Amino acid sequence: MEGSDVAAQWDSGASAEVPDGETLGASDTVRAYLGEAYDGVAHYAEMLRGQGELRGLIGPREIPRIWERHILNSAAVVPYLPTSGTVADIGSGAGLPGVVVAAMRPELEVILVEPMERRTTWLTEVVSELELPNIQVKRGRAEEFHGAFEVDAVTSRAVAALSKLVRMSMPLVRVGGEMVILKGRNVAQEIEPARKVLQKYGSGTPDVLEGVPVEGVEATTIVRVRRGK
Ligand SMILES: C[S@@+](CC[C@H](N)C(=O)[O-])C[C@H]1O[C@@H](n2cnc3c(N)ncnc32)[C@H](O)[C@@H]1O
Repeated sequence: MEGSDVAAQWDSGASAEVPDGETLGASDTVRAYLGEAYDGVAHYAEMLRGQGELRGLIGPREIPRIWERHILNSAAVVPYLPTSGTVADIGSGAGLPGVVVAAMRPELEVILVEPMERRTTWLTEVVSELELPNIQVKRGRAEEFHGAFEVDAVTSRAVAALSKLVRMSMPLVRVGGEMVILKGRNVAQEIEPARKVLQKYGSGTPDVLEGVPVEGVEATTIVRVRRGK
């Protein structure tokens, strides 16, 4: 996740009521929201805070807002995922949202797909440090895995415009499964250009939903679309 790439998809600046990253991450609200996943997710946030910039995973501006912009933003996708089966996170980068999903839903198998070696090295370290047996890291572009595996749902965040994402991700989704992606507020503009490729997979108009992980934290736009054929 390059800070500038991610920032381009979200409006800049945290909402006024949101406490700074550390206060938010340690708050009772966030602890209650994450429940048993809290310790693992907090450990991951600390790893990102400590090494994320140095290892080119996160921009310096992101450090104070890791919880709000990245961890909780990623967590917002979880209620829209299946409760069992396999999910692939395409272009996982630093592990967002895939690592957060795997920590919050230990019953899901999560495949992190990422082409860059230094990022897959980081992801492998995170998996071992957090002891998350439900994650597999696969190095490569999503397109390289077409025909190699199929999952119940794919997630992705800050990877590509919708039409390109559908082309790269839908072949990895089983018929009847879903793409559930985190997007910026302007996603409505991406729907029309994606219509033709969506038709190819028997998919209708995507649902655009608002995910609010924790009260007071900015809502996240989530786009959900089913593969029909
Ligand atoms: C801006 S980063 C976002 C990373 C992470 N999802 C996040 O939200 O922080 C985009 C990531 O997508 C990866 N990527 C680019 N093209 C890809 C492809 N065809 N298949 C899988 N991943 C890809 C990049 O290597 C990069 O790590």
